[in-house]
Amino acid sequence: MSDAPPALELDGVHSYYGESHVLRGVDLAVEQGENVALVGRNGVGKTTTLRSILGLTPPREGSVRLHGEDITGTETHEIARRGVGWVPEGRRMFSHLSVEENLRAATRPDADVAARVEEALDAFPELRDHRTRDAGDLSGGQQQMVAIARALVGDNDLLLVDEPSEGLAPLIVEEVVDALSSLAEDVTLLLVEQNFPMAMDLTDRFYLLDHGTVVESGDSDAVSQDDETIRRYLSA
Ligand SMILES: Nc1ncnc2c1ncn2[C@@H]1O[C@H](COP(=O)(O)OP(=O)(O)OP(=O)(O)O)[C@@H](O)[C@H]1O
Repeated sequence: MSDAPPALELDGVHSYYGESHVLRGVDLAVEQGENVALVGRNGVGKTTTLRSILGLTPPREGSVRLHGEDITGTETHEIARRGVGWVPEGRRMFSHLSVEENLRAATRPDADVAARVEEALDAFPELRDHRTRDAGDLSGGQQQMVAIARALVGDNDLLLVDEPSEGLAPLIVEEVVDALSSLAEDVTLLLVEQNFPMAMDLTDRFYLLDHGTVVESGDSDAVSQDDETIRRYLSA
């Protein structure tokens, strides 16, 4: 085991929207190379946790550290520059640009753009056949792959992925899971996901959030949806 600090560490994070106190002391850590799920029912603060890491909803209390360095209060573009990629909920992308143009637009200024795009297309062979099509014309699953490939092409080593299965048919979810699991071997992943079995399948460890705090955590392969605590916090 190395003594390297965690890739990501949240310590007592409190975040608000105006007066609304949403995160109430979130503590979590993701080691370098680890894949971690953040689960919990609707509205408990999963997306807000990702927004707090990215500086989009800066924490009012507590700290966020990236590879041991305090990034609390740092501008979002600077956090992105340090290798944190975001795959937002709803797969935001340029729907009137082609798949390839979407990927090119996500590369870093100093990158070998053509090489990065080819690498991303290698990771998602299905997209290769559609590289010149408008992203908005693709299926939901393919659009999710474009969204993930955009984070990958930016040469990020920590990916924050928000609800990749949302709104996708079960068969398509399987395709996205396959794509994410091969990707997960090479990057550090923090995955927000409502689909509990999928989240456990893709990750090493999980954190369960309720009302803005972590109420349970553990190994993903040692927990089932029937676990009493999981049921209590996941059922509506
Ligand atoms: N921009 C905003 N302004 C005010 N309140 C917000 C805003 N975004 C989210 N909230 C509220 O903050 C709380 C946490 O939302 P968040 O999106 O983090 O939850 P979540 O666990 O990701 O759930 P979901 O899966 O529904 O997105 C909810 O009560 C939500 O209504």
